[in-house]
Amino acid sequence: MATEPKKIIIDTDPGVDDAMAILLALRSPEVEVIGLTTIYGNVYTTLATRNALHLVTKTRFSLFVSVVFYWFVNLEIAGRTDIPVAEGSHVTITQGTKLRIADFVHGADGLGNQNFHPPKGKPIKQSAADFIVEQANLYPGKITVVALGPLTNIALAIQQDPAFVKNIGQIVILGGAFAVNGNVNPAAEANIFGDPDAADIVFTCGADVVAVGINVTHQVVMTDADRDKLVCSNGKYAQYLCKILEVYFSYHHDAYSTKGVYLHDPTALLVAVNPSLFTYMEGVIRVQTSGITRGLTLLYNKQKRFAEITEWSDKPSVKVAVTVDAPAVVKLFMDRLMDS
Ligand SMILES: O=c1[nH]cnc2c1ncn2[C@@H]1O[C@H](CO)[C@@H](O)[C@H]1O
Repeated sequence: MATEPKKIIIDTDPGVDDAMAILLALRSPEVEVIGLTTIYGNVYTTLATRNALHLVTKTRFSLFVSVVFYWFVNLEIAGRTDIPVAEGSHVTITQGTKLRIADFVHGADGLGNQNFHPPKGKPIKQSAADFIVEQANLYPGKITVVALGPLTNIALAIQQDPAFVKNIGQIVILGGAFAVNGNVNPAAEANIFGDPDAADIVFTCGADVVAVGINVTHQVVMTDADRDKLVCSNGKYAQYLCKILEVYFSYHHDAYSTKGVYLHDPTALLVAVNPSLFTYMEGVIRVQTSGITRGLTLLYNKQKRFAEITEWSDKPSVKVAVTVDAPAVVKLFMDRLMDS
């Protein structure tokens, strides 16, 4: 008997690699995207919502213009108006308004400075946290949240509903830098740095949590040659991605001197699609919430019993990805987008 696709909610701050992950999810029969929730990070939340709607729906044009220009401007990205988009928090869990926005990685519009037309769709009335809580209640144990940005919405869901931790199936987190340098500064990875207090709440909440840090995603590189292959393919999503990739590629060339880009968000998405592409270890993660190492993720691997009670004692364990079959991840990503 065919297994039912896993229901996933993607919490996202699109974002070029978010766009990659969302389109990959839509091409993955193992999962069913039941909603997108938005958050600040790569862009502010308002723009994240607009970009999420742009990715799943159509742009605002008259039928006539759409028909005439369809092939030139590729108006329709996914045409999935059935997927609800719920807008998330505009501030951190501590009501902080000084947000770190990574537009220099993704372009001012978050999607490679393409300045797409406004999307036709509208977000639903529910907030991101309300939507996540509602779905977890509707399908206890069956929903996976794939969190691709700062963790504010997920922390709000935890605070809002005492049953959420029990009801949510799994939370896959793209975030953290486990025993390696961060990408905001030597201590912190961008998503955790975005809301360290929220991250600490989520990592210690007791749900089934899997963290995929940049120690893993930095092994997964889409090369310039891969990009050329996408350009040459007829895949609809491949063609779309090639349009938005330029800024992301040039940022990586400048910042890392790599001949390619890191596939952060698509890699994390694939934990929900095919967890066997990774190996994991278990331990307790705490997040530094102040000082010069704010946003640092520190995993206690339980190999030593400390004499004293520590801030890690009696906290629930989570899974952390430690290795990845990087060639298989890149191949799956390429194949599914070229065949779209
Ligand atoms: O150098 C960077 N600074 C800030 N954000 C980044 C950088 N590189 C990638 N990302 C974004 O943050 C997440 C991974 O940490 C990814 O979602 C990526 O889009």
